Amino acid sequence: MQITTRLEFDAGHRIPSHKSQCRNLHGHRYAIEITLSGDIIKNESASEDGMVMDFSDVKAIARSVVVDVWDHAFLVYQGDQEVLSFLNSLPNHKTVVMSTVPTAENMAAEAFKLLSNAYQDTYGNHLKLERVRLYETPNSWADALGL
Ligand SMILES: Nc1nc2c(c(=O)[nH]1)N=C([C@H](O)[C@H](O)COP(=O)(O)OP(=O)(O)OP(=O)(O)O)CN2
Ligand SMILES: [Zn+2]
Repeated sequence: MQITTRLEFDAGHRIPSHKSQCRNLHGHRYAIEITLSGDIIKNESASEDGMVMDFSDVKAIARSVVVDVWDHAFLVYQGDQEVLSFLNSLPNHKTVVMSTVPTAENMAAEAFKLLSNAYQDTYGNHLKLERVRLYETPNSWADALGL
């Protein structure tokens, strides 16, 4: 069985070497969808009976590990020195330095990496992170898949 839940956040970014307008500082209303697989829990005394994992728990973990970290932050590539030094000059600015250029693909891969150990198989139901889908716009997204 697979379950998916979706969260949204706002963040700024730029793609420094982009051939067109994405090299400018701008932002998106991103959406992230998290897909987990596992067996349905069969335990009548458990709150999670009939579920793979409670959606509220899926979201709480995603918020603490990724969404609240990236929400209303500017995501900057560590090699983008001009923007990085500007952001560092702003007191108390929420800046997230990334080891890769913040494209939808790299953000999906990073979110997958951050979340892959966060979902624990506490019920022995083979819980596994299968996919992180990162929407940069409503029409464009990237999928990071487990092995
Ligand atoms: N494969 C990728 N291509 C592009 C990415 C990306 O992350 N991966 N990112 C961008 C820019 O960040 C840009 O902000 C988004 O580009 P685009 O989809 O063209 O944005 P629009 O707002 O114009 O989207 P519409 O759906 O056409 O309104 C560029 N490419
Ligand atoms: Zn963009």
